[in-house]
Amino acid sequence: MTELHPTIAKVTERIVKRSARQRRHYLDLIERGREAGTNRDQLSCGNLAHAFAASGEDKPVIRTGAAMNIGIVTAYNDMLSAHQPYGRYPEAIKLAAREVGATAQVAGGVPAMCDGVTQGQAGMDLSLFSRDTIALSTAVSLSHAMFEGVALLGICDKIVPGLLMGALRFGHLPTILIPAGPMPSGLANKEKVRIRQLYAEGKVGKDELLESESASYHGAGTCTFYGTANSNQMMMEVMGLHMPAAAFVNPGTKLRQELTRAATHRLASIGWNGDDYRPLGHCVDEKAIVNAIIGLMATGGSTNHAIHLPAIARAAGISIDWTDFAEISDAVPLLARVYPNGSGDVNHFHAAGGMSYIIRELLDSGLLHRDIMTVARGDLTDYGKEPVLENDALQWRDVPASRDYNMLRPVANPFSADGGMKLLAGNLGRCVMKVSAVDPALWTIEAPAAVFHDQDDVLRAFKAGELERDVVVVVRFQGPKANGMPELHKLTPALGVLQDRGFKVALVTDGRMSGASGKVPAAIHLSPEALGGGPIGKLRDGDLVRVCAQSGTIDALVDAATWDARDIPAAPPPPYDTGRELFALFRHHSDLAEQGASPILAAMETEL
Ligand SMILES: O=C(O)[C@H](O)[C@@H](O)[C@H](O)[C@H](O)COP(=O)(O)O
Ligand code: SF4
Repeated sequence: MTELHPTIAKVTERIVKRSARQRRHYLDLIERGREAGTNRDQLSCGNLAHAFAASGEDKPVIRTGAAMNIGIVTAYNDMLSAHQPYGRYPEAIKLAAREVGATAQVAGGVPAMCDGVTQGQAGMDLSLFSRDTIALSTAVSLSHAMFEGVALLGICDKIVPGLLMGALRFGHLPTILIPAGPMPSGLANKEKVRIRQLYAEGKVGKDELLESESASYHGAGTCTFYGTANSNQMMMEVMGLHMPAAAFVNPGTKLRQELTRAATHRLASIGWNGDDYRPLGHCVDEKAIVNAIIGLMATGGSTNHAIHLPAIARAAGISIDWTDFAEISDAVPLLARVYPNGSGDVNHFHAAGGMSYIIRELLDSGLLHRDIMTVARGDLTDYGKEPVLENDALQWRDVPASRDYNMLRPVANPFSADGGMKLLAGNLGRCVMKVSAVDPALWTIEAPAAVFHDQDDVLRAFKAGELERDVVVVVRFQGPKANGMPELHKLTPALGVLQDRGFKVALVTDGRMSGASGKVPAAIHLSPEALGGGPIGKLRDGDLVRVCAQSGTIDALVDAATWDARDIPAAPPPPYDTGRELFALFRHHSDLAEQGASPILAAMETEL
């Protein structure tokens, strides 16, 4: 067995030590939950009758309380192409549960926002906090205390983090995430972006742009770029919370159907009364969280997880920070190039060997914790194999080599020696920059700042030709306390045009970018944010700003006396439409991006 890489061991040990008190608090919660929360004796006859009144043919079994009743928490809606297939999952899960003498009921639904629908719109200001709303909705669903197991139906950006944050508070229950898979490949992502840049330059019209977008996003399933949604799927694999390698099998296929059936059967056999009890709160431990960070680095995953993973970890009593991310990034090689880090999409990635290949390669090199509690039969070894149907029966087989060296490489010959997620720090604060999709010649940008308080003003300046130069575009008052920390992905085509024209361009913001953003160097999640006094608020047009991913620094090159004498300008008024005013509570209580930007966890921990 290969020795664990010393950096992985060191960072894991540091996280265990840092988390000891709150993790002990959390594990005590699980123990209490197991004693009190894993049977329905505590419910009154009235409670029980209400719960199984409409359960139809399952009523006799539910009434006895003798078998596992699975609580389904579903994020189904028709807005997310990724979640549209979930409409029929509850029936399939109920059928599969009956096959093994168990039952299933929909415990509740959670809202799910499609960032693709809200990108560049007012709704995007609700995106990050929809994660905590999902966590609260998951808790409401599971608070019915009728369940001995949980099936979570969610895939996209904030939905998996929110479902996990909520379900972890019921961590005494065995829990499986059941994915639905990516849509088949449509128009290539690079071609989609080419048309977008032509539109940004006024060279094609809206009809051609809509035609191109519709050819890319054309059916049911997750979008095929490697953004936050597909990074979620990757993380669930390296944390062992899916059936092995279930992530990237397309919807509507027999293999997908069999994986959903197998997940339900598996859930019924890891319950509290069996000899293979696998509660969620024991599956999600420090090693599983470190595995998720490793997976992000090995595959060039979404920067959004520099915010979501700290929140998921805190919900399990575990504390991680961006220094952990940066040290792991330095030790873990980049093994996959999936758009925006390459030209192929997640379907090509899966066909090349996908997560099975990645996990086996990392395990064989001592770059993943093998000994974690997964939902499968064994440890993480099971996840280094890929699912196939042989005579209609579900099997898992080895993936000995990459089937496409342009997409997937071994640890012995990676695309780059490190994972490409850099921590930058300096007199502007702390932030992250993903460089796996950025030309190394552009990892250091030193240029005059152009300062904005709104991404639409950036686009107006671009269209007016005011940015045709080397420039550090600064967009501030975009943090969680200011306006909910939207993604500023709408800037990507315009900044890409400036870069293609040969200008040295970088973005600096206390906001976020999409996991699908790529080639322009972007120093994001800058903390502390402008609202409340973060130094990004001191920047003025023309200040020289230096962003350097090589040295891990981000500085305003302004003399100290001038800098210290500056004040922070007044913040724009808080958002007030599209329901954004309802989230003022969340903005007021959110904590730092590096801690997860979570109003609900910040409030919860003050009571510990
Ligand atoms: O973090 C992410 O992965 C993004 O939020 C993604 O989910 C979002 O939908 C993008 O906006 C899609 O990309 P386009 O907007 O380029 O279609
Ligand atoms: S990947 Fe993004 S755009 Fe695609 S369905 Fe999910 S949230 Fe929407």
